[in-house]
Amino acid sequence: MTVLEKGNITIHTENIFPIIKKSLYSAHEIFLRELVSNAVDAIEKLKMVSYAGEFDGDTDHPKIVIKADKDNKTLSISDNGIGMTADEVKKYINQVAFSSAEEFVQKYSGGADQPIIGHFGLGFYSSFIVAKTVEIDTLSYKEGSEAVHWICDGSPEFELTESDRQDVGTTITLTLQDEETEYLESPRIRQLVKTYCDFMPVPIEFEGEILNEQPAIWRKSPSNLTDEDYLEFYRYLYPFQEEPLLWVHLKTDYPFEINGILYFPKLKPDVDVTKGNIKLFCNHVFVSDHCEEIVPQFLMPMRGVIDSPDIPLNVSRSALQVDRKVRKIADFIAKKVADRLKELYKEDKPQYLKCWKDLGTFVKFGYINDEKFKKQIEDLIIYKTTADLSAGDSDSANVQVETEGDAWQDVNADGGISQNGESYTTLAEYLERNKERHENRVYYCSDAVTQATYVELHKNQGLEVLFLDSFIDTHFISYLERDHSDVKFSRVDSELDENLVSGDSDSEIVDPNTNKTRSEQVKELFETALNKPKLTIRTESLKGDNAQASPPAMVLLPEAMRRLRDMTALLQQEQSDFPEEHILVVNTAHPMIQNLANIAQGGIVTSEGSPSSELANLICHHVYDLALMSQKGFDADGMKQFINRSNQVLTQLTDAAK
Ligand SMILES: Nc1ncnc2c1ncn2[C@@H]1O[C@H](COP(=O)(O)OP(=O)(O)OP(=O)(O)O)[C@@H](O)[C@H]1O
Repeated sequence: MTVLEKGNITIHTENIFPIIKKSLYSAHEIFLRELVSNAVDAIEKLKMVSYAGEFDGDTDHPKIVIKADKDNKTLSISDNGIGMTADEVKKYINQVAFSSAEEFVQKYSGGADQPIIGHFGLGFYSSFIVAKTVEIDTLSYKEGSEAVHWICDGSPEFELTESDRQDVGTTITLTLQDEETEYLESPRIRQLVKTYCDFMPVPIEFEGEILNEQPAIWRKSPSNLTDEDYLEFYRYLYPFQEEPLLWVHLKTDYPFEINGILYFPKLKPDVDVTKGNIKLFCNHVFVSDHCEEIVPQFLMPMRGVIDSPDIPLNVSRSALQVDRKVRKIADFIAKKVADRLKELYKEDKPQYLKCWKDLGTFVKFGYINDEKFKKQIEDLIIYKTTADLSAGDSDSANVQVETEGDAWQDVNADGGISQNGESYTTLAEYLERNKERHENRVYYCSDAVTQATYVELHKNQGLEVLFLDSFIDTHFISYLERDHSDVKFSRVDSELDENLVSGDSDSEIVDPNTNKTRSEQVKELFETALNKPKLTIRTESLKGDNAQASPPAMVLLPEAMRRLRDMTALLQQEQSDFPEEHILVVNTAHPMIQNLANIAQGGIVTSEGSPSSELANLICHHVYDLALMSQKGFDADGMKQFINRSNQVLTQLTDAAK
């Protein structure tokens, strides 16, 4: 064997490799990704040379072959790519590859506290992370080239000799360090190829089998892809999951290159929205499962792939977050998502509504967090409403039933979308529809169950109520108010405005015996019976055609006070307790309250009072409990008292009827 050259690799540090190894402790496995991507590059380069007419050999059967030899502890990666001449080995391997080593060490010997997103740019010398000796056997495509063999044991010394290789291409052979022999195990190799190289555009063979199968469909043009292609790809990436709601194909070359497909999955309540599920690639090569820095936070629940050579991968995560290009990429992604939502809203309202139920929260989160995104989607935010915005003829209602909810009565004159008896509207449409009745005022409900009575009351008065009942809405409303400073948002249980109470009524007539009005008597009755200094008792006569249908009493939580409490609770991450200070509105128009006043007539209820005043006392408690019940549940003690009292009331009533 003729030694062509012996020499020193030009680096200043005597033995750089232990340092590389240490600084990459957690990511030894990436060496395979680096070597296979070099092989892919070499194959692509040979194709380009062939197109240019400089090579007339076979480029139609590109292939990378991985071989493990347990006896000799060697792992080799062969390609039929461009190959290297002796000069190129000297230039690219000895100088170029190693020249940045020093810089690398300076940058990364800091260690694990600065996690590097992809450990990219390590290239060839990452093989020394796991190998004690690295050999290159290569023959260049160039006519007249001679095959060469290069060997290096991790010290800065190398040896270059002739080789008897016959085929154009390169084989890199690693003799693994004793503690790295896991990379000779078949399952480990298969797993690594699947993880990192699955979408590489060249077949990768191992043990006679091609391990990578999927074409990187995100690099194709959307016009060449069908819905089924997108869905199939999703199923491949996330097997055994529900179908995604919608997807966005990212594709641009300028001012940065980015390809990718992002899917909005159907969200599960237990989804961890802080943890990303998007796979980051760089030119087909898998880099990381974490894209937190690149994708705007409110889009974190999205899944799919982002492939961009423009994301700097060899910097720390914190540096990445402030990188201008990365910020632009994040904006681009947000805009694409907004465009997709806009398109869906315009073109396919049924699908939009279906998605909205899952995505609404995240769109609102985006509204709160990203000014630009807000501007793009503010007109697309819809709210469930008590108004019936369906066209309303019975024929189409029948059609809806028959098609199990996929038939639609589209936008009616008042705007909005309606499906299966549920209507949705935008804020602008709501304000427009109600401007004559209550200009710039929005009635909303934040919990359809506990506020059902109040919603009913509004509905009965023909007042439209919007549902703002997702967990983000408390926060979201304050942003809405900031952006619509002329609009007042009142929760249905916060106050009873003039739309709900009738002004003058019989209750205001003064009783000559007591010199008090009926409503004053009722108020006093409740105050004495309940004896709660922090509770404010108010009497109102609630409007309604049927006095019995409206509630006898309601608990109100003034908007400003309630919000303050909600906010504090949100910040402290706990449920807000039901405040002791609240208002009990007693409906003097209700027949039961009128009866109650009659029962108690003749005296203020006292503990030793007459049987009828005792009953009145019990009923006051009961009315209060019933009003409270629609706002909050009972604790054990409250429940016991409530049941005891119910039994007492019923006993007294049955006694009276005997
Ligand atoms: N399998 C191969 N076939 C032909 N040339 C190769 C092969 N592997 C490496 N080279 C040459 O060696 C050079 C250095 O490789 P190295 O992997 O260190 O850096 P790179 O591929 O240029 O960039 P990166 O650091 O991003 O991988 C390559 O640019 C290429 O010219």
